[in-house]
Amino acid sequence: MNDALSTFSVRGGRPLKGEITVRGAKNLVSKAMVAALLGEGPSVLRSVPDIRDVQIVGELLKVHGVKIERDVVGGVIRMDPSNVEKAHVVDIDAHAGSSRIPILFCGPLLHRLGEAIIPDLGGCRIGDRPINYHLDVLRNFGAVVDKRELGIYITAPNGLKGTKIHLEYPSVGATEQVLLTAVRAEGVTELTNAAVEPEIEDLIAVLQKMGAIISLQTDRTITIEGVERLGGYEHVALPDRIEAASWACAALVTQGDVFVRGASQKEMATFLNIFRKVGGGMDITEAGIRFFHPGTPLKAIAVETDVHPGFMTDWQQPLVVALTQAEGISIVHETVYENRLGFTEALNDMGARIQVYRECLGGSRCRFGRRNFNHSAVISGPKDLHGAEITVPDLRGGFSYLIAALGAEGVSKIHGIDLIDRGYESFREKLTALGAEFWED
Ligand SMILES: CC(=O)N[C@H]1[C@@H](OP(=O)(O)OP(=O)(O)OC[C@H]2O[C@@H](n3ccc(=O)[nH]c3=O)[C@H](O)[C@@H]2O)O[C@H](CO)[C@@H](O)[C@@H]1O
Ligand SMILES: C=C(OP(=O)(O)O)C(=O)O
Repeated sequence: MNDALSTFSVRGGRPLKGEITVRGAKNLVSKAMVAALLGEGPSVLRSVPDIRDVQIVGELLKVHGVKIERDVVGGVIRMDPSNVEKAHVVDIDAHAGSSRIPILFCGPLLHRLGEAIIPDLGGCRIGDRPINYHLDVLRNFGAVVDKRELGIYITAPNGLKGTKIHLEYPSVGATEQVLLTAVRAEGVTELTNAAVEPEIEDLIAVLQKMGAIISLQTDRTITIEGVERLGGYEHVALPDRIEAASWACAALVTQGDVFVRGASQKEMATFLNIFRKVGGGMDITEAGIRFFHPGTPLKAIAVETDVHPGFMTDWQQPLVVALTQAEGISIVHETVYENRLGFTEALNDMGARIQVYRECLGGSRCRFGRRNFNHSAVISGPKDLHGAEITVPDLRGGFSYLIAALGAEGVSKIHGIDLIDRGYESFREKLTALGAEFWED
C-alpha cells in the first residue's frame, strides 16, 4: 500500500438513508467553461459543482487571461475572456496529467490566438485513451500539429476552414473538438458518426446561446455553419447523471433509501431501465429520483456498455458492485474502454466473485473482441462483502470501492480517496447526511 496516499476508513453495514443533491455534470461543465473562451463577452454558468476538474479548467482559463469569478457555494462561475492571451509554457505544463480537458482548448485558442500549446493529458487510466481522432479533426480544419517535449504545439497558418469529418467511433471528446473548432471556422462543417451524449446536446445549447448555428440530425450527423463572432452565454448545466447513478447503486448495495435531488429521468432513462431490471425501487419526480432497495432479492442481468443512448460506461463500475448482491450470474460487456474492469480484483478481495474474460460475452462483438483485453465480466451473486484494504484505481472505480465498503461487513481502509474529488462534489458531507460511518486517518 502507498502510505503517501490519504486514507479513508469506512465501517460498512449501515443502510444509506436520506437526501442528497446533484448539481451540474462534470462532463458538461468543464466543456462549457472551455466554450466561454470563444466568446467576445463574459459567460455565466450555473449549477457548477465543487469538483477538482472545474478547478483545473478554471486555472487553465486563468493562465490564458480569462478573468474568473466563482461563487463555490452558489455554484456560479463567471468567465470574462475579453483579454485572452498566450500563456507561459511552464504555467500550462503545471497542469500536465491533471485532466483530459486541455485537448479541447485547441479550437478556441487557435481562433483567439492562432496557436495552442496543450500539456500531456490526465483523466482516468481505463484504457489507452489515444488522441488520434482529436489531432485528425484539427488537421482536417487546416491546423498544423507539432508534438514537442512539453506537450503538443498547434498552429493554423492559413486559418481554420469548415470541412467534412467522419468519426471511426462516436467519440465524445472528438465530437466536442469538432464543435468547439467548427463554430468559428470559415464555412460549413459536417460531422458524421458523432457522439450524441446528453452532455454534447447541452454543449450545443451553450454554443447556440453564444451565436453558433448547429443542427443535430437523428442519424448522428451534426452540421455547423461557422460564424465570425460569438458572444457570452448564461446557462444552467444539466445534472450529473453519473453521480446520480452512483448514489442509486450505493442505495441498493447498502439496502438503503436515497432521494437524489436534481437527478433527471430524461438523461438517465437507460440506467433506470437497468436499475429496475435488477430489482431496484425508484420513484421518479420532477425534483429528483428516490432510489431504494425494495427488500426483495435483486436479480442478475446481462448488460453491455455503449455510446448514448446505450448504457453508459461510467455507470458500469458502480453497477458491478450492485450486481455482486444479485441472485444468479450477471454478465457485463464493456465496449467503450478496453481496460475498465481491473477494479474488480479488489472487489474479489472483499468477497465478491467476478471473473473477467477477453471474449465479448453476452452481447455483440465489439472493437476489443479477440484482442488481449479483459473486457467482459461474469459476476456470481449474491456474495457477502467484507472489509478490506484497497487503493482507488480511478474515479468511478474509487466510488465503486466506497459503495462496496459501505455495503461490507466490518471496516475497509481506502487509500487515495482524494481521486474521487475529481468528479463527486462534497461526497464526504453527502455520506454524513446519509448516515454512513467513516473517518479519515
Ligand atoms: C471528460 C469527459 O467528458 N469524459 C467522458 C468522455 O471521455 P472521452 O471524451 O475521453 O471519451 P471518448 O468518447 O472520446 O472515448 C471513447 C473511445 O474512443 C477512443 N478514442 C477516443 C479519442 C481518440 O482520439 N481516439 C480513440 O481511439 C477511446 O480510447 C475510447 O475507447 O466520454 C467517455 C465516454 O462516454 C466517458 O467515459 C468520460 O467520462
Ligand atoms: C472517465 C471519466 O472521466 P475522464 O474522461 O475525465 O477521465 C469519468 O468521468 O468516469
